[in-house]
Amino acid sequence: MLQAIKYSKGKLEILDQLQLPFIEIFIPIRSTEDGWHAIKDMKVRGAPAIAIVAMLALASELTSALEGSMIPRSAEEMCQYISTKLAYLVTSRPTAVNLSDAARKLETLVLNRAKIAESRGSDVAHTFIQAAEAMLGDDLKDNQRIGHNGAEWIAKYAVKPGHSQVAVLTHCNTGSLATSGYGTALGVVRSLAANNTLQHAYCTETRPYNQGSRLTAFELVHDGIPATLITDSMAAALLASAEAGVGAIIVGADRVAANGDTANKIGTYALAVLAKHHGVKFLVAAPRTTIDLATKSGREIVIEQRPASEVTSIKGPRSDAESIDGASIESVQIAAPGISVWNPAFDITPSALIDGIVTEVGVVEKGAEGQYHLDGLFDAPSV
Ligand SMILES: CSC[C@H]1O[C@H](OP(=O)(O)O)[C@H](O)[C@@H]1O
Repeated sequence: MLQAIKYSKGKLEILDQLQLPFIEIFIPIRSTEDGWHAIKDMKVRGAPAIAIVAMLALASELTSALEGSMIPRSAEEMCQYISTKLAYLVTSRPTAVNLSDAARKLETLVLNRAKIAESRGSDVAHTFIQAAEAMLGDDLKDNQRIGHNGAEWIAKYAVKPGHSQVAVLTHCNTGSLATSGYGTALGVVRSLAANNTLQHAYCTETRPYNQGSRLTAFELVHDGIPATLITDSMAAALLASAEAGVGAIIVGADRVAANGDTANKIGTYALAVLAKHHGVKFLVAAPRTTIDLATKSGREIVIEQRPASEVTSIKGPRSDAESIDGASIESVQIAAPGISVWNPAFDITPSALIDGIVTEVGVVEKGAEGQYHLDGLFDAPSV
């Protein structure tokens, strides 16, 4: 399985996703500063992956400090050290809730550990490291369950009568390159393919970072899943095409508000409007770590604004390059110099346009009154 994150006993490496799909290179993350910059620069991206890399970056830093016995000796001082580092890490990208959710949970864990009599700084550090390491396996299990639950729902509600397969469209990258493995929305595509329910997968290029053409296409080709890349502007024509027969759109999420409004990659809202117009099911796939009950609606979600250069330039290997390496990758300008640019990384899809929210504990649909009730998800035991 494709991996964006490699970690073993305090040694963290990430696949530099700015180089994909042309160059597969893992780079070391040795500190929280390395982690912050890798997330900010989107060398690693994807709501779950961001949280995991941030926590493991701090775990790696603590592991090195423990080996060098360079850590605060008292439990209280260690808690303060960890809290300061977590507060720094969460400033890297604001929209995805997974990072701040993980920071809050692990900070609570270490504060509780420090309350045990005779605790030392090293005891608190080990507690943090173990919890951070557990995130990798937990996320993978969640994704496999999301895949199963989403594929089951699509087979039941999006496959036309008399058919056994369905074509689906996905946006951005929500696969192994956005998580610890398998993926969320792309995990559902993987499960549909494994169940022989997938007729065809369509992926949008997802301008301007091109998560679709660079990352999702890379994953679908890697897995041998029948897939076609379209530009973002082709989505309406695709949904209007009886030949394509798209029956469902499945996307990921960066933050799902308590009422089901969802922040996701820019362009998601447009796809939800198209789905409603064409009578196509629209699903959001996300682990419960992406659901933020403290945020009441999409209006409260901060949307990250990214640099203009991501819109006005594009990177790739030179067409005359005999071999593809770092030297052959060039950036070219594709917009008129002097034009101003608006580059929000995400948009908000109102819950009214979402037919279901696929999680590791099941698919939530709106109640009879047309509202989502997501708090019940947290009473459910993790299956
Ligand atoms: C399972 S990834 C969720 C989410 O993250 C992506 O954003 P980015 O590539 O900017 O980190 C995209 O919105 C995915 O749907």
